[in-house]
Amino acid sequence: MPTVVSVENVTKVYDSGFEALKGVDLQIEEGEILALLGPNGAGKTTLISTICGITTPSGGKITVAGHDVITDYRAARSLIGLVPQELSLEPFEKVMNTVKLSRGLFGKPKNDAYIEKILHQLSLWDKRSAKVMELSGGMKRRVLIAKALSHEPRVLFLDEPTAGVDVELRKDMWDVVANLKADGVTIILTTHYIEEAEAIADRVGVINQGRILLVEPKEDLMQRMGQKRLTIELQDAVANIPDALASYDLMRSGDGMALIYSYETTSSRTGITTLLSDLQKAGLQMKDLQTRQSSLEDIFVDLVKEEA
Ligand SMILES: Nc1ncnc2c1ncn2[C@@H]1O[C@H](COP(=O)(O)OP(=O)(O)OP(=O)(O)O)[C@@H](O)[C@H]1O
Repeated sequence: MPTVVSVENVTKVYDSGFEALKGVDLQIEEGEILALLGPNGAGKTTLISTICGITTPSGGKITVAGHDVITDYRAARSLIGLVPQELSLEPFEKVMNTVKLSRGLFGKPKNDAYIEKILHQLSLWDKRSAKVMELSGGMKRRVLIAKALSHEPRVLFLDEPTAGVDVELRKDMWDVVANLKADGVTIILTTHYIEEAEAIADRVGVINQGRILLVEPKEDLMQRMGQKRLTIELQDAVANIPDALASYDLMRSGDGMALIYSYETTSSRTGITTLLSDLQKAGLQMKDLQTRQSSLEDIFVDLVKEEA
């Protein structure tokens, strides 16, 4: 996949002296959905703002489809749509008009068929004549997306698109994103919801304290760092882990009714078969077994913990 957005060694020091980005490198591929995960204050919004030309980087280089975001600002900006975190809309304007207005601001010629298409895509067509103030919060968020798409950008940034929306609407939003991807739009979204990254991203980037810790295909990340946990429920509680099982690094549940074994999903030998036979030899009776794959959430917490 060709690179559409290239971020090289970008730094940002705010006037206060705070270093929000500490040498970020990021290559965003054409047509992908990249989720940027990070705790509050990690630098996600700052990074997006520097790519969109809202904030000037203190150092480094950013290009969008080869256009430098500083020296070739207009060309770069015309390829980008940005859906900001905060709802910033004209309350008295009608939905259709506010979207058309956004297109006009980019100096694009009128294209009613295109506007109609995005309003349909975002399920806003029926609301086209409603005033923005009459819409629900979720609908307003859709209007923000429609505005961001009004000038036919190739790259769409969504800063926390589902913050404060209910579960139902969050799923709708994921469908919207999937449709845009099918249309060839590259999508970068920041999120606090790990399940969101897990559900819709092709690649996941983790950012913390102004540094990118990793960017990887979601599946690779889960496989590389994922561990499975096997919980062995016992017939009778054990006070200690028997010496014969010491090599397995087992954990004992608080009540002693279960032993927990962690293993790498990628290794060819999990060690489960020998563990179960050693368990029997040690005289422990098994009641039940459960396995659990670690989620992106576990991986994220581990990564950020390591960094601290
Ligand atoms: N204009 C500013 N002046 C000084 N510091 C700022 C400014 N804007 C942001 N910061 C600081 O830079 C850091 C990164 O902020 P940023 O908004 O990029 O984080 P974020 O990852 O988007 O966080 P959140 O998840 O809370 O939106 C924070 O510590 C923030 O306080």
